[in-house]
Amino acid sequence: MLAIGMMSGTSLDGIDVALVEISDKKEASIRVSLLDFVTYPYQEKTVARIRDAMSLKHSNVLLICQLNVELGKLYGKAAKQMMEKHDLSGADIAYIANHGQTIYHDPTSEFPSTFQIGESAEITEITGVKTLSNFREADIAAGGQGAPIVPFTEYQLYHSSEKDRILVNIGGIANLTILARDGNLSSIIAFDTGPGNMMIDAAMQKFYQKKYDDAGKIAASGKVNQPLLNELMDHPYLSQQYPKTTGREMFGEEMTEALFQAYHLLPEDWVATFTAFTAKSLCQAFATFSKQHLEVIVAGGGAYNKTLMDWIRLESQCDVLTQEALGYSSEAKEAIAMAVLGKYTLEHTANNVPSATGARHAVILGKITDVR
Ligand SMILES: Nc1ncnc2c1ncn2[C@@H]1O[C@H](COP(=O)(O)OP(=O)(O)OP(=O)(O)O)[C@@H](O)[C@H]1O
Ligand SMILES: CC(=O)N[C@H]1[C@@H]2OC[C@@H](O2)[C@@H](O)[C@@H]1O[C@H](C)C(=O)O
Repeated sequence: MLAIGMMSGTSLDGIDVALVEISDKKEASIRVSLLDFVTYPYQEKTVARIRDAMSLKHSNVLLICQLNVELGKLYGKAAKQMMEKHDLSGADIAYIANHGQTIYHDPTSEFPSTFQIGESAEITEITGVKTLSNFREADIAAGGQGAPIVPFTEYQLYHSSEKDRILVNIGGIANLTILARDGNLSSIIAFDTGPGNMMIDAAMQKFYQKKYDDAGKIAASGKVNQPLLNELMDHPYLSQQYPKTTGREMFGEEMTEALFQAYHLLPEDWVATFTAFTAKSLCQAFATFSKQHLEVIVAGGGAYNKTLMDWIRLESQCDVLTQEALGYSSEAKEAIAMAVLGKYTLEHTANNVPSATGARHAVILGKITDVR
């Protein structure tokens, strides 16, 4: 069957849309092939509204109320464009699985919560396709952090009985999933390691008015500021035990702005130091894991940052591949994962990983907005 998976992550770059063919019977292992992938960038004004909605200082309930519908319409249009590109109608697509935009992630407070917006009813109205959404709430209700949710799909698609695999995603935030070759779904270790591109992008925006450090060229031209890197590596999040997940609330504008006030560095040195922080915090998270039989596979936009990848190789002393080396796509991975999660939701099959999220038990993630 054909399905569409959509991801709009913490980097706020846009809407990733994957058109996939997915095995339609319950089988021992799910098969999925990517037919097409497009990123529809958010316009500047949309990014500004999402940033405001996320900010405890600037957010307000009217903004969130409207943005939920505004994003729902954008997601609907993005899916529809993909369908039109392939001459597909609503009846040709089994379902759309949409992550939505995380507006706030607060998994450890008195009322653990996480909030993804982008109204599903709008998506279904525009496309005529059943939409699956809200993939995090059931796990939160079961005492988990509601993240990470991708490890379930990584186990289905990447588990190997010959190699230990560490799957890394470097988006706005960086996360990893450890798939031991003798492990199973319930022994998965997965957590966010800290910032991915988020702080690098903030420095690029501030000093170069660019969205990101293309291929890591600026980082390569800068010098890592050791005192700042030491301070960053002392961040309490890094020494927390998993389950742990984080977001823009911790490593976003508030943190980078405070650093820009406190330190005076050359622009390229900011970019180099934040790049080193991402590499070092990521590698520290698996430093004690045995390197024999180990394969580290990186996905997310950060895989295209050559300097970051070089520094991860240097710091970890591991074989570090990208999804492309396995014949997959670094940028499409999370959107494909949404489609895979959606398949299990439709089949009423539990699809969280309690060992990763901290949930008390397995649950079926997601809600369904159906067509007539
Ligand atoms: N050519 C490139 N060179 C360097 N960095 C790049 C390049 N292309 C993309 N990136 C980085 O990747 C980011 C987007 O990554 P991605 O789409 O994986 O993030 P996301 O899905 O929004 O985040 P998350 O996975 O944390 O939710 C950009 O913001 C940019 O920093
Ligand atoms: C709450 C939230 O949106 N978390 C995202 C974010 O982006 C990366 C990292 O932080 C990860 O925990 C998660 O996304 C992926 C898709 C996940 O849940 O597996």
